[in-house]
Amino acid sequence: MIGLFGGTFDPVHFGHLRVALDVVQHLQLEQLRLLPLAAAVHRRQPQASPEQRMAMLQAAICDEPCLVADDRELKRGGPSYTVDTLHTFRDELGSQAPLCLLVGADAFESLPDWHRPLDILGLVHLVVMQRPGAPTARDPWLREQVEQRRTDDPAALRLQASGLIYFQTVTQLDISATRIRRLLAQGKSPRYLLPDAVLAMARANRCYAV
Ligand SMILES: Nc1ncnc2c1ncn2[C@@H]1O[C@H](COP(=O)(O)OP(=O)(O)OP(=O)(O)O)[C@@H](O)[C@H]1O
Ligand SMILES: O=C(O)c1ccc[n+]([C@@H]2O[C@H](COP(=O)([O-])O)[C@@H](O)[C@H]2O)c1
Repeated sequence: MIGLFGGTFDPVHFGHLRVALDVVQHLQLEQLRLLPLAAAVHRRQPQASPEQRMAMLQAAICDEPCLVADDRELKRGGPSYTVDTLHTFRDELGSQAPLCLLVGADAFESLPDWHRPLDILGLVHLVVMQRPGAPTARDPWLREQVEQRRTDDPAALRLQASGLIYFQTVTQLDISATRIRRLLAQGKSPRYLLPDAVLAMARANRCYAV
């Protein structure tokens, strides 16, 4: 079973990387694809270019074979609707292969505002990476989806192609790309919040300098 993890990755940091590995190991994924978005449909546009974000991501995961950078959203260009991306995976893998989409708890809470959220649930399982005991699904539609689709058995994710929601508690690292960009813009060091190779690339290319 493979997993998909989309993000702005502006830049990728240890918060993304550690939870990615947590899920790979817990669900025994053969591979996890990390997909940098081209144009955000829901937030400010990334500061670093698509090429820079992709290069930083590749540098971050080059020695971890189960993590693979996937540039299909960057190549497609335009607004990166997740549902469009998932259709391209279904075209490649067929309708029967189990497929998991990883989302952070904050991204999951905003799912009702995404483009075609019900279609998304028909295309993949959702793996929600959360804090222990955190409240989930404040939105009534989302709460209903969780009631209908939740499984606590990871083995169930392999028995059908899509449609389930699984909550996984992951390592809590209070790291955000926003903070890293801010530190760099202030001339301060974000070292130890992200891989050294990523930081070196961000500095060399002045991705976040003011
Ligand atoms: N520290 C973290 N721990 C767990 N999940 C995270 C963490 N940071 C980001 N994520 C999740 O990774 C995905 C991609 O996040 P994104 O690339 O926007 O990073 P970010 O650090 O939240 O960026 P920004 O600060 O620019 O909003 C989202 O689903 C988000 O919830
Ligand atoms: O398709 C949508 O409507 C949609 C709306 C909001 C977020 N997403 C996706 O959710 C992922 C996490 O987004 P972000 O902002 O936390 O980096 C990323 O892959 C986005 O493309 C997708």
